[in-house]
Amino acid sequence: MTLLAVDRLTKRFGGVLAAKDVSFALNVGEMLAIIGPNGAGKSTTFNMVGGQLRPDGGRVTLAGQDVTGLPPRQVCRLGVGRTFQVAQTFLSFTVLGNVQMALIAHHRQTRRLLANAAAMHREAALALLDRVGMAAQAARPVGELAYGDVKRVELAIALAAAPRLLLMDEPTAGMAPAERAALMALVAGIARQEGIGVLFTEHDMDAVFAHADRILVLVRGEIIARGTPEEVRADPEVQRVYLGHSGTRAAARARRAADG
Ligand SMILES: Nc1ncnc2c1ncn2[C@@H]1O[C@H](COP(=O)(O)OP(=O)(O)OP(=O)(O)O)[C@@H](O)[C@H]1O
Repeated sequence: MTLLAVDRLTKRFGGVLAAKDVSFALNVGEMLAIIGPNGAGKSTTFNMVGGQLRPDGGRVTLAGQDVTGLPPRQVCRLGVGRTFQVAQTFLSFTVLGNVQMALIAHHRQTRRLLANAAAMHREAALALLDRVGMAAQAARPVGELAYGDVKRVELAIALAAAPRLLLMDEPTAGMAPAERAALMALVAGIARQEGIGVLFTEHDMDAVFAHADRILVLVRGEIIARGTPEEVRADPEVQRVYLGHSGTRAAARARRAADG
């Protein structure tokens, strides 16, 4: 079932055509990666879906509803969550406190905050932390955590808004390889089990080829290829302009890992 439909999205910055007639669909529970060289238009496309950028042309439809050009807050209310390259957490708060704050914000209860913030949504927050493997660290300040664990908390915060679609901009940036694989496996499991669609950009080809259901390849604002990891890897044009040898190796590694 189609969750997100992007139809001929176009964005120009002065003389630069950052996105040109970008069209794709994303299904419920699907992991869809957008890859491409620096400056290809990945962030621009992302920001047009999330509402941070207003497109010059084209349309974004979420579960049948036209959300083109709506401000980010409204897009978020309609079920689009987002994690950013730089983790957005309150470092002095505990892990649990951060997720409780996200739940309080989602339920628009900030006015009740002073009275009983510590008790609000405690069980739901713990359940979300359990989901991302962070329940045992609930009482620790986020500022003390390893970077990979901060990313898990960030994922729990995004899930607190009960998104239908999750936008993840380079989710594994700055992480060690083993942490990257674990985070992507976690995200993929949650997406499939809970029917959340995930649109992500990623420079780490191991993460992309191991966990994306489908891949879009963007070059100079245009989609030059799309398909399953196997199809994209085998595409000679993609090999030529983007993946080269490193992509072939990453795809082979991912295939070996998937085969066990
Ligand atoms: N706010 C802006 N003003 C002017 N030009 C911009 C702006 N944002 C992006 N661009 C230009 O649009 C093009 C696409 O940029 P974009 O950031 O979307 O690429 P990207 O694929 O996300 O790159 P990266 O992998 O480096 O993050 C680039 O040429 C970039 O310089």
